[in-house]
Amino acid sequence: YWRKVRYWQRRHVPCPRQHWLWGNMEGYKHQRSFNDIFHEFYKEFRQTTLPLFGVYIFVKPVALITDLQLAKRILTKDFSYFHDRGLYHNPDDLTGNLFTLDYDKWKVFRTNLSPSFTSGKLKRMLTTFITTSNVLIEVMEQDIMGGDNILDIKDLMLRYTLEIVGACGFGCQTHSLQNPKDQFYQLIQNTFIGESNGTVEKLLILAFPKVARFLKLQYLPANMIKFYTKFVKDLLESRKNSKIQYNYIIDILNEMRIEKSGRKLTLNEITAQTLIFYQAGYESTAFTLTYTLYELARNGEVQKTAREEIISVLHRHNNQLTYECLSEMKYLEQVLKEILRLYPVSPLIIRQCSADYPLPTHPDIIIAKGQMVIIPAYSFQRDENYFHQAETFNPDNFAADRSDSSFLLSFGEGPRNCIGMRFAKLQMTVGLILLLSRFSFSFCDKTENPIVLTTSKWYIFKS
Ligand code: HEM
Repeated sequence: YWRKVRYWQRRHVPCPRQHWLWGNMEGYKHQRSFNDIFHEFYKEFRQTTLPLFGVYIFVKPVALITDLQLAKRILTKDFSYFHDRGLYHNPDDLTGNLFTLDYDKWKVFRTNLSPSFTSGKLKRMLTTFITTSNVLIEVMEQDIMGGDNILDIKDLMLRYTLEIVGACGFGCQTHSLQNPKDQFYQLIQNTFIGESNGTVEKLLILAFPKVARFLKLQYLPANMIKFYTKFVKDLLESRKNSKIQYNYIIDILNEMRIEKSGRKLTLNEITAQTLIFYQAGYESTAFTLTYTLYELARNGEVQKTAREEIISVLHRHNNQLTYECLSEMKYLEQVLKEILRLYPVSPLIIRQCSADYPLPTHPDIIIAKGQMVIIPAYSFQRDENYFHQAETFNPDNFAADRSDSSFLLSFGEGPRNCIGMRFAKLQMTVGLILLLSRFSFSFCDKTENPIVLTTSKWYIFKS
């Protein structure tokens, strides 16, 4: 015990004072999120001479990176040391997926699934994005006509992105957009990595995956596992009796064979891999869209400029929303980047070190094999050293003349970055173009201002 809890002190790496059991996670039991806790420490320790500092999750020593160059190096150039996240996964409970799996298995899936997100594939998805966005607009118009001009944007965005992931990833419709009580929509909520677990369970899942597995912690609700497995099984069954040649993510997985053994994937493996696309894909995009509409409602001038650009670009393209005209929406792109900077839905990027790694600038300090490393994307992106008035929403941070000095870690970086990044960007751009050309957004009495980010989420944060 004493060796463990003196880990950083013995290496002369700065670290905050810790509690004998909670380590530096005491705030967590007071409903502060991981990100809140680490952000406070980041502000305290970023000026030290080392490019990192240490924290303890319970008794587990974890390295927090404070130097942007080192962070980028870990994610890209020195990826061979940091290809895993070291997160909980278990073949039996749908948790062995692209996000959680370790290198050897991850690589096979990443190689097979990456072609689903090429420019050609995305271009073909444009029609689905537009059709679904038009359904969203119809639903919003109906809601407005039946009520008092007040819309629950977060709920609408969640239903919208859920529908899009289903349509583009699996060629299926959940009808959650038209029906907020849809069973799929109700069950899928709060299922991302340990979201449905209690405080201590969440910490165990994150910091001690082996213990969590040994204790057989229920990671996803049992009714959710049962429902979702049946959903995938039925979808695959319906394909068998169809003459249509499908080529969605689920079909690629269904045809995939594991190298060497040549065996096909089990239903469990297919189910787990498809589930992560819902888990990682729909809330992240929905919250980013929600934050965008929130900031646009708060900053009327920015909303006006974005709308004017949309109208003028569409006008140049005969009012047709084509793939080509999207790249002309320069200001809208700046707005989205600025939202991703201020509100990175995955504020912490996690890696596990797979072999002893001497720091390039301080070779006497070693990140040890098995060590968890956290790159605080949120803290970097709100650091005055990198962005002027870093807490303020300002799309000019990403204006063409400044883009050389700006950076974004909101989708991670390197070979293990977000596989859905281009999909998400395209979907959000299309959604915003159609929403802003149809509606004007402003606050109602119920809008939280300033926005309060909830602390109950440990990974994705939301208001
Ligand atoms: C605004 C939207 C999104 C944001 C901000 C976001 C952010 C992220 C981040 C930060 C990571 C970890 C990257 C790293 O560790 O370097 C990640 C991974 C991942 N994301 Fe996204 N994401 C978004 C949308 C999506 C969508 C739409 C999908 C699927 C269609 C998706 C699927 C995934 C998957 C499967 C991974 C794991 C990749 C791997 O380990 O190989 N994400 N995402």
